[in-house]
Amino acid sequence: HWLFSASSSTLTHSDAASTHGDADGIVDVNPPRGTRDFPPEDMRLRTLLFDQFREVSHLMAFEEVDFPVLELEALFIRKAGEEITQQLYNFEDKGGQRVVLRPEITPSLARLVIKQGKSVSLPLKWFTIGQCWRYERMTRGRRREHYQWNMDIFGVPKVRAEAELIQAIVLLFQRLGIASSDVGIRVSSWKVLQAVLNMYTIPEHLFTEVCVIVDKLGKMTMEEIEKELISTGLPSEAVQGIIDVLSLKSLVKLEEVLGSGVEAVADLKKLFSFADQYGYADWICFDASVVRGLAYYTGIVFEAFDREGKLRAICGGGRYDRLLSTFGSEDIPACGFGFGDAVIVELLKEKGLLPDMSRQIDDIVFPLDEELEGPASSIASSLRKKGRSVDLVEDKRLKWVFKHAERINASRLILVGNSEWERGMVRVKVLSTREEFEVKAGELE
Ligand SMILES: CC(=O)Nc1cnc2ccccc2c1
Repeated sequence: HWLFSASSSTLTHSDAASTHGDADGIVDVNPPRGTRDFPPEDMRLRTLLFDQFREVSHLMAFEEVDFPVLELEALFIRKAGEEITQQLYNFEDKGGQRVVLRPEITPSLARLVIKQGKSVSLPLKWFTIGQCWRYERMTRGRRREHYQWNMDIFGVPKVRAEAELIQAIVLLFQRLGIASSDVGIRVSSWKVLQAVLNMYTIPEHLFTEVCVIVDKLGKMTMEEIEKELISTGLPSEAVQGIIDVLSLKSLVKLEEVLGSGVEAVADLKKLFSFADQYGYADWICFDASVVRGLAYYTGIVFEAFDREGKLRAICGGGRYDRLLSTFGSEDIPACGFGFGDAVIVELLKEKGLLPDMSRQIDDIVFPLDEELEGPASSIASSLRKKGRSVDLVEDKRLKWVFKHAERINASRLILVGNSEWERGMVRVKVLSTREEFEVKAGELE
């Protein structure tokens, strides 16, 4: 679908436009390709969603952190051919530095953990909501930016950390009114693939390449995957073995194929037993085809999906115990997830769960005559100091003011009129009960 139509709003010709506009003087009112504006109604929905992200993060005792959207390009250069590193929004700045608009959050988190080094005590539980960028050929008309909620735990080597992160995801869905009948969370482990490749004594350097291919599962058919795997030079029985294992949806069968005592199976069994304790067992299922296209995962991986299969992954994450050493630091066990702001909104629309986005203002203060604009301002100011939201309206007909009061769901209309003001009074209309009374201006609250 085309993301934004040409702007319908017409700009009046002004000399400013002629200096900034193009030939016919009108500046392009659309934001750059693949990016979005957030006019008030869209911003209310985004704020509502981000407030939920923050509340869940607080429920899980995570601390908020933030980073520049601009990062050094070197932070994201990785050898495996992941899609995310092939679409870097990169450039050279005026100082000759190779920089990027970050495509993901995790490397920045790792950079800050390393920078904080000895001064922080583990475990660290950090979250952030940040804009991420990719430079896509516009042939696909996809967005080039989105906002991502990230939650990451540093310093917990055991599966308990993944269990905590999955609870955060389930809490978020429940708070938005989404049930386990709408959404599931596929869980697997990078170690499953590792165990299969070890069964066929595949060299380690092929792992990341195989991971990137296998991540295309769901976007490509099995035979296309098979062809790509064969093209990496894997022996055909290894390719068959990978395909067979990736199609598994049962832990029991996985154990039969991989044998007992395999770490992958032990980790997953522990996670599923935690799920019972947390009470979210009906949300998760084992699915060996989950590999998440990021080469730095080293353990359990998971992604949330809509059970109708109409949408792309809603969120995803996993364990990445060896990311810090790729930046030259000693490793700290880590796991986390990213939750984008786009698919979740599509899901809410699908389920008819979009929250009510109407405005709500406490009071409208309206002077009935021009010379009462002063008193109206002092009334508005004293109400605001008492914590009431006030829309001070002027130069409008009373008819417009009543319509406006409805539009912004005002609780009260405070009319400042001559006859009342002479007696130090104002007229108050309670819009819900239509009740109307006079009150001393100084006693208004
Ligand atoms: C559905 C959607 O907007 N996806 C999206 C949009 N922009 C991105 C930018 C960077 C990385 C991933 C991204 C993913």
